[in-house]
Amino acid sequence: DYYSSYYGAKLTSAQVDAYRSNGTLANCTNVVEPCNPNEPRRINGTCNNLNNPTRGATRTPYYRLLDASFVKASDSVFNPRVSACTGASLAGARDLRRTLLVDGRVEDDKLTHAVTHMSVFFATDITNTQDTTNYVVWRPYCCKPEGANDPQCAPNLVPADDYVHRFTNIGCLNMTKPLTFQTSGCLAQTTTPLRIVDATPLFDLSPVYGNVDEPARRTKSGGELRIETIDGIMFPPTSGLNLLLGVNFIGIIFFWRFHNHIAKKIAEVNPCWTDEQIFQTAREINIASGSQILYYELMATLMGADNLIADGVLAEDQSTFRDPYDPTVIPQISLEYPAVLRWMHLMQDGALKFYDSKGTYLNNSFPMVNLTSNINFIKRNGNMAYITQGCFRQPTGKVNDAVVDPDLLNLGLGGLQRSNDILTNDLAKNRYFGFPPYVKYREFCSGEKVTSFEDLSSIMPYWAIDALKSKYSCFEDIDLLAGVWMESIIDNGYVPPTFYCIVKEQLLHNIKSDRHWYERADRPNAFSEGIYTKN
Ligand code: HEM
Repeated sequence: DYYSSYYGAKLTSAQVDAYRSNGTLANCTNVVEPCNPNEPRRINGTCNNLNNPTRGATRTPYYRLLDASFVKASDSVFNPRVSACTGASLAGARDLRRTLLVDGRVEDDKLTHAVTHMSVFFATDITNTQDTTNYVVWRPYCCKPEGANDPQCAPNLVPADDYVHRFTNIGCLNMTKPLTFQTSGCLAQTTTPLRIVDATPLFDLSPVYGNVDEPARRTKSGGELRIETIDGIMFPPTSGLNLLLGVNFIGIIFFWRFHNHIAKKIAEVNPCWTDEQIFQTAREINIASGSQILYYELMATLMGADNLIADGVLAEDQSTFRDPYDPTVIPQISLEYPAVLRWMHLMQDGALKFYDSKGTYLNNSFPMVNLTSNINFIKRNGNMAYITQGCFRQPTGKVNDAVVDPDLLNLGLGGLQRSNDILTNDLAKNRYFGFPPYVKYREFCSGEKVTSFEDLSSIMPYWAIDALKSKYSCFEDIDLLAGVWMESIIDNGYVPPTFYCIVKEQLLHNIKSDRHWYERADRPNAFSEGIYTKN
């Protein structure tokens, strides 16, 4: 059956024909096989919510925590906010970024690269790269004259006195606006732009299993995933598969191999099981392990286990099941969630350092940013083993100091674009998503109204407030991400308070909206109590 990907409703054959004849069938509809309440979690995410079968699939809408804020230049043109007090355009994204964050490498004294490796992996579970492909591949010309005629172009201008680019001839950084239901022809251009989720919006290890069914990932025997072996080391095969192996490679390789490890163990004790039975069970255990690592290890470290227990995200006692499922909560990602996750770019070290098994740094490293296009180097010369050591030995970049790795600020896409400032894009994109000002999110998170710049002194230092004041005419103008960048980190954790608040909302939303959530006893293929408590 065909469903509208935006509205989620089942379509009549006349409606399907109308989509087909205007060429939007693939973009604007989801095809859903009839749901069986007892079947396991589908790879394409459909039928998670039995009343709303498409929700949980790709090409479905984000939801907004707060209503959109755009300036309507005409019926169909939605521009970014302008200053609430002067009516002028806000300072350019690169100008703001270079004022608020500076280039440099400072190491953290507690967190290791495992944190950034796993975080980026779980980020790509719920987002994907279409918006980046748009300016790298489809519209590489936004800084050229032809870009002026393309309404999708939104390049970032570099100030003439830029600390880096005054020494280059680069005055413009290529970028495009987010792809939306409107740009895909699914909704009228007169409606408020809304981005499309291009991944399944639940934590289901989709970087490993795909966002749609891809039988080519499987061996078709013993429930295993295909692998290629190079010098005795197993890797996911990258040729012939629609597998986006990039900066998220550690997570993909880890969970890919873990799937096959689990499958082998299952086959040992269940010699009569079919390939399908073993595959589905191994996938189920792998996803549960991933969710456990994401919630109880990664997020517990970053956000503070006690904080998350108090907010109901983590169970205090995992010795029994819990059932947070609520079918009225729809499987969806908030538009704000991946936007504030980008704050973690502040924590990313640009050098991937190689260590031996004794912990000695081998004086060799690889630029992380080059992994956006090609990860072949990890397959050679035993590099994977050195990087695996680095995963738990190399410190991340320090946060809370406004210092960001120079590669992320100037070479974000490796060789794919001559210069790319990931954090400038982060800020610029947050304007094109139409987020209301930062102080509205402060009110949403704390329940208290912000009435001046000085009110922010309880969550950020004075130098940070001064930096914001130097670029924003009034406190109502501050962009969401600019405010989050400047906040001090919370007690018992490593993240700023507004990051905590928005990420916590999403973590709660996912456990409530996911019928297949692993902590539930009452779901298809639920774990037995014995297996569950062994986690
Ligand atoms: C060196 C490592 C990294 C590189 C090279 C990198 C690169 C990028 C690039 C090029 C973008 C797209 C920017 C744009 O909008 O034009 C992006 C977005 C993003 N990155 Fe990273 N990143 C890295 C590390 C991380 C880490 C550690 C996280 C942790 C959560 C992360 C989370 C995200 C998220 C959530 C987005 C937004 C995705 C979306 O909204 O579709 N990244 N990154």
